[in-house]
Amino acid sequence: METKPIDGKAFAAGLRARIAEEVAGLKASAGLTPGLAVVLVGEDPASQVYVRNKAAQTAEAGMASFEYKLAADTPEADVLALVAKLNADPAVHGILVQLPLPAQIDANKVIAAIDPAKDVDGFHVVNAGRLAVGLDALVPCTPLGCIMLLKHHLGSLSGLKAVVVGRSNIVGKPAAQLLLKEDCTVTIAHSRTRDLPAECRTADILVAAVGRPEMVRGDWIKPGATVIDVGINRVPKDDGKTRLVGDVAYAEAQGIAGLITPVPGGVGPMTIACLLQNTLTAAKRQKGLA
Ligand SMILES: NC(=O)C1=CN([C@@H]2O[C@H](COP(=O)(O)OP(=O)(O)OC[C@H]3O[C@@H](n4cnc5c(N)ncnc54)[C@H](OP(=O)(O)O)[C@@H]3O)[C@@H](O)[C@H]2O)C=CC1
Ligand SMILES: Nc1nc(=O)c2c([nH]1)NC[C@@H]1CN(c3ccc(C(=O)N[C@@H](CCC(=O)O)C(=O)O)cc3)C=[N+]21
Repeated sequence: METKPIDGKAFAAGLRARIAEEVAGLKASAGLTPGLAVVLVGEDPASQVYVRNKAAQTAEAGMASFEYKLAADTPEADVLALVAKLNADPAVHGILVQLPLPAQIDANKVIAAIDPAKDVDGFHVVNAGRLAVGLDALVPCTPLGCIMLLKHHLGSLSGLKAVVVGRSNIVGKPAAQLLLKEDCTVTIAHSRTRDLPAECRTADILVAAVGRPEMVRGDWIKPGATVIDVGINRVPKDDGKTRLVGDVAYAEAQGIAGLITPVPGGVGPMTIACLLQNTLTAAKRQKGLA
């Protein structure tokens, strides 16, 4: 069987272009410029790359971008005070606090402090709860991007068997919620799952969000299945540099999977495009335009 790659990079570029058009329209018709604030605490090099990419793509979409880089030893109270300031700022429609946070800061406290209407990560319990009960919510960007790619390539997901490996609040759990909303039959697997390969082999849609390089082997994949690889793992190369690999052994999946997202160029670019989409949605809702 021929395995086709899912081009998340191209799909994300198209989505960003549609968002830019809508932003231009909102500026002209309502004088509204959506604004996204990104807070980075500490010097984590990978996080700095994401923050830089996000800022550039936010500006390209015609949105206002506000960046806050705080020292790694910033006290929790200072981060909470910044969040309160951003909550009150009418030019800021979306707030993202980059995770993970340094050990002295309780991430749950910081997330709880964000106005749910500005929570473009969709991590606040209000948004997680709204998603769980089927109300309009700001939905976590990475799972939202996964569902967009799946619907674009498969059409209806109704009745398909989905297995999500990973149960984090950021990826696994909301991905499972969204697949359920699309009428999939959903299994959530994790580190205590018995016979993970056998569970994975039942999946028409296999979502890997584990953070273990190439853990999902070729023979864990049902022939013809659609594989969504969320993992972003940096592994050393022979020349001393590093390269990115996903949670799925991409080469082994060739000839078995029907469709698969590559790493890089799959889910990652969709995450940023969906962040811009959520910022646009949040801005419109705050202005009573959606
Ligand atoms: N592409 C993108 O835009 C994004 C990519 N990522 C990437 O996705 C991956 C997952 O991220 P995140 O959800 O935040 O990670 P977490 O570390 O929060 O969660 C990992 C999950 O994987 C499970 N797990 C760990 N080891 C195994 C194992 N051996 N077998 C089965 N399950 C296992 C854990 O199970 P348990 O709960 O039992 O411990 C946990 O539920 C990472 O590589 C991350 O970098 C993350 C966000 C965005
Ligand atoms: N509050 C918060 N929200 C997040 O959404 C969040 C976070 N914290 N912490 C870190 C993770 C990780 N994450 C990624 C986003 C984009 C790419 C991305 O653009 N990847 C590209 C390029 C990667 C590269 O080449 O460096 C790709 O996969 O093709 C990857 C990973 C968001 N996260």
